[in-house]
Amino acid sequence: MGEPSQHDGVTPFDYPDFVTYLGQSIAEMRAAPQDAKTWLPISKHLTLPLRLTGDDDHMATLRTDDEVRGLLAGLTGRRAPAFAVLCRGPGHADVLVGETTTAPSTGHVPIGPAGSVALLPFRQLTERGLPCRDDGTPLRVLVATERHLVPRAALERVLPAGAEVVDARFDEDDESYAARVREVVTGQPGGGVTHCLLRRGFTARLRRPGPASVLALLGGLLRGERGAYWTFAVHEGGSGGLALVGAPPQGQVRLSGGEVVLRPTCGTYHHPGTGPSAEGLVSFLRDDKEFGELVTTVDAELASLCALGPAEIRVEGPLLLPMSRLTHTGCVLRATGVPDARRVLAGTMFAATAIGSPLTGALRLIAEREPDGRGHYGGAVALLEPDGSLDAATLIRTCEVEGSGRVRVSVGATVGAGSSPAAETAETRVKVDALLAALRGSGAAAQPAPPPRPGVLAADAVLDALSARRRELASHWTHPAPAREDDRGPVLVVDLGDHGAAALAHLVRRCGWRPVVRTAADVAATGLGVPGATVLLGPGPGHADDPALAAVRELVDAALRAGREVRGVGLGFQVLARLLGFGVALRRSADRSRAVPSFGIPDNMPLRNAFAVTGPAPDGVQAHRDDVTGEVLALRGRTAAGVQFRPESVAAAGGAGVLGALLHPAAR
Ligand SMILES: C=C(O[C@@H]1C=C(C(=O)O)C=C[C@H]1O)C(=O)O
Ligand SMILES: NC(=O)CC[C@H](N)C(=O)O
Repeated sequence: MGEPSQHDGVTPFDYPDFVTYLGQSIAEMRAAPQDAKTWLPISKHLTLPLRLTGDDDHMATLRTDDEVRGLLAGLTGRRAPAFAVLCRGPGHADVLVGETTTAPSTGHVPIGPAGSVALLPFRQLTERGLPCRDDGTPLRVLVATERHLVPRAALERVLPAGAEVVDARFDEDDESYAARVREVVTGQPGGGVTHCLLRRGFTARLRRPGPASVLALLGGLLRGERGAYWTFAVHEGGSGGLALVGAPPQGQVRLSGGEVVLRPTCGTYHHPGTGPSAEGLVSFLRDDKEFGELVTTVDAELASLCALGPAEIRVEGPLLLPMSRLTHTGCVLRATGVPDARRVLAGTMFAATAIGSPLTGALRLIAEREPDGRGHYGGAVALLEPDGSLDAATLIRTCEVEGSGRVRVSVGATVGAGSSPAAETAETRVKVDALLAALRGSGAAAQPAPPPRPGVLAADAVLDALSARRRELASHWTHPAPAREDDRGPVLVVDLGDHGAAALAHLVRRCGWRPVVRTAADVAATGLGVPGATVLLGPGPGHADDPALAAVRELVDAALRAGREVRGVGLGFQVLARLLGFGVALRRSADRSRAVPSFGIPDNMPLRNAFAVTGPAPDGVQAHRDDVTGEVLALRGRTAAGVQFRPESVAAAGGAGVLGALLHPAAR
């Protein structure tokens, strides 16, 4: 059984696949701890330290192939216990055995003496009060009483490489999925959803149902897929039990040693038949549509993380995540000061890459445009340890195998304003093909694709393109300054929806102010309390004239008349502008703001608004406009000021400076 949290992989480059960490700068690599046990030569100039923590001490339980064979025979025999095989690093796999139960909510997940594995279905989002179709999929928990560490190499030798999967087909043809994508692309503006992920269902059948085939599918994935955060199988036990088998690229959340780590991923490069090329990777990294998907995904996950109230947060990346046939991009978000595993798990439901942004709007679109519930797709599989630590993977690139042998796979591609329905449809096909080829193993016509050659991933041009993207990210997240000691005063941050204020409030604190976050409903009920506080209206979904915001508008109007300092960002900026006498209309074009030098606002701020502030500036208010569309990007009045873009965004390089200046009364 051993100490569960001591062997959780490779640090500091703790992805299963070391090449992932080519996203680090060479200086950062050199600065890695000196006690590294293994050094991996990547190229002439570059050696990566790979520190395998405690592997030797904890490989203990099983060593020989025969011992592993014996263990697996016990899982597939008559007794058919509930089990999980989790490969979370290159060295070993955790095998947990026990019984399956269900839990009413994330807060009630029981933790077994040897840990628990929870399967969180997508409908669990209802716990956060978010709109999603409740298809009744239960929250299953494998409560483990027995645990083994098994060398991954032994599993690969002992398990069959794949199982026979037949009658494989998409639930709907390419044209029909492409038509749904097109509807989302063209129907978006009024809805204000920048990205949305539409599920596409796929079904197949396992020729020989049962736990032995489930393990054979895992064997296929272990050999045929690579670069996954986890490669895993979980079986609920019994002859008719449900199993999940997958190789998801995204780490949902990890909590260990007081640190929370999220690994949002998005953006997809399909490798050509000959494997990824340096030119292909460079054009993928330079593709603004793909990068835009990544940054909105990171922003959404930062918002969830900030809502947990951590002390410190740091963003690393972007990184390349090369898999067998696809390479994705991702970032790593690290936070300290959030100790409770169940709270962390509940608060980070679920990966933005499987939903879209803003969250509530994207979820509404999903409920409207997807014909049925999602089952586990977009949910998470989580390992909860008796010592309070947690590790979880996002349930994508995963198949659900029913006791009858029916196999369900779900995939999706991120749909945004620039999406081509044909390309997104092709992307869903490639994702399923890669999974299926691996699940079927060598029996299928499709052979594993050639591995990415380290020389390609470490090519100067690729590293340069990664560095260029890294420089576009806001330093207030990538290199946060030490927390300021000074207290410049209270700021009442009003959350106008979608938990959008949490990340903004985090940045307000970094700027030396004392944020107090209240929802629009709180404010409507209790007023703009907090004596002496500057009011900062935050971002949010929807239109500034939304009747739901009537009470907030009235209170802010009165506050302005009384000479109180009011600021606005995103939707909050639009609300403020309306009160001052501007108009608000659907936005015309342009993705990024153009220079607004007189406000000290850097160029290229990310605009993600569907609406724009328009019309002539009322008396006593200065308006700063986009020089092409004339739309208002920033304003300043007597005691009011605001900006359209969101200074807290990971894409807002210089955003902290803008927010600091915005909050300061003297800067008006
Ligand atoms: C949601 C899925 O994949 C996610 C979406 C991606 C994209 O749209 O580029 C890339 C990787 C994943 O984070 C899926 O495979 O179903
Ligand atoms: N960034 C935001 O807060 C978006 C504001 C508003 N919902 C819009 O779509 O324009």
